[in-house]
Amino acid sequence: MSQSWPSVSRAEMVTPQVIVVGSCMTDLVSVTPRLPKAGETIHGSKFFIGFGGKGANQCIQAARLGVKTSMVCKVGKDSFGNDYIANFTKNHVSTDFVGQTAEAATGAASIIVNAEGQNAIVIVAGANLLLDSEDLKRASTAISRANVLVCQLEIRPEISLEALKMARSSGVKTIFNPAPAVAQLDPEFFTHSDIFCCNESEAEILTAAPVNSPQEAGTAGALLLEKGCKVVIITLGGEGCVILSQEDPTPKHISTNKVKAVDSTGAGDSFVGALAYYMALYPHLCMEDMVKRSNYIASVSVQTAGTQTSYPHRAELPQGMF
Ligand SMILES: Nc1ncnc2c1ncn2[C@@H]1O[C@H](COP(=O)(O)OP(=O)(O)OP(=O)(O)O)[C@@H](O)[C@H]1O
Repeated sequence: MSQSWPSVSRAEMVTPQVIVVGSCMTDLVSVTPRLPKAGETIHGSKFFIGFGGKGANQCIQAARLGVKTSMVCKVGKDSFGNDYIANFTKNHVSTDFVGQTAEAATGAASIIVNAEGQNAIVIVAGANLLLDSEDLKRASTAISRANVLVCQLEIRPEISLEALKMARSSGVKTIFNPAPAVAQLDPEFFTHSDIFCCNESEAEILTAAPVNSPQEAGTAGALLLEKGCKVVIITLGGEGCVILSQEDPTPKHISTNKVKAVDSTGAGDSFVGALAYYMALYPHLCMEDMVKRSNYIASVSVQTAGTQTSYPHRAELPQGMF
């Protein structure tokens, strides 16, 4: 297999505090008055290319808040892959474990956003699906020394699970974001995540219970606790989120500030990235406090168009957040 790795000396490698094993996607975004129906062609008002992929989004949000981060991922040996590596560098994310392959194209996501900020997305994972156990082995020392490891489901699920197990065996805190959701999730994901963080539709798919309100999120969250999760967070868009845990199984609705949403694409990733930041650098905070602050940061992200372009930097946030 043709692939290459950046050559870095030991001295150049800085131990990351947050390490994300996950996806990189080039976002091809069309802005339209409404989402098209099946078989329909409509005119959009704007097109732009952006950086996305749940893993990279989460990593970049964490980095912008000021924590040392590293991404374990694979991109294509193509212009989108080269641009993505430059994007990580620009955002101070370590690329020590970003591989490039000629066997597949950099992952791509075609995104349609309507006037209300709702979206519809098609993903072609490409190089993301070639991230393998060897890549994890290469990053194993960094993983074992990190404070927090974050995984999602835009790479092969068995690789995410292997990363969670590697982190857990070294006492590293794990956040698992089961997105995009699959109904038949390997049950080990529930037991190997310190924090299991999903949105409403993912919670519905995983529990087969409806999630249309904070109360229903609490009910679905209880089903996720039964499956072995330690702490469950279900995000609810403008309603904030619901948290519950084995220690405190009474669901708590943590509402967020009311804002005018312009584009909610990637809000969930902003939330997860912020949570990773707080877990890595503010472990003394209680989960409720971390979640309140993560809600706030994600609510800032929905007020600007784009995915990573909407993620706030530390300097743009109230100092009380830190
Ligand atoms: N309209 C909004 N107003 C305020 N905060 C919001 C809004 N939408 C999202 N958020 C914040 O972002 C978090 C995640 O949102 P949401 O539940 O929509 O994630 P998601 O569905 O995974 O998003 P995406 O798939 O677009 O990344 C919420 O918990 C909340 O903190």
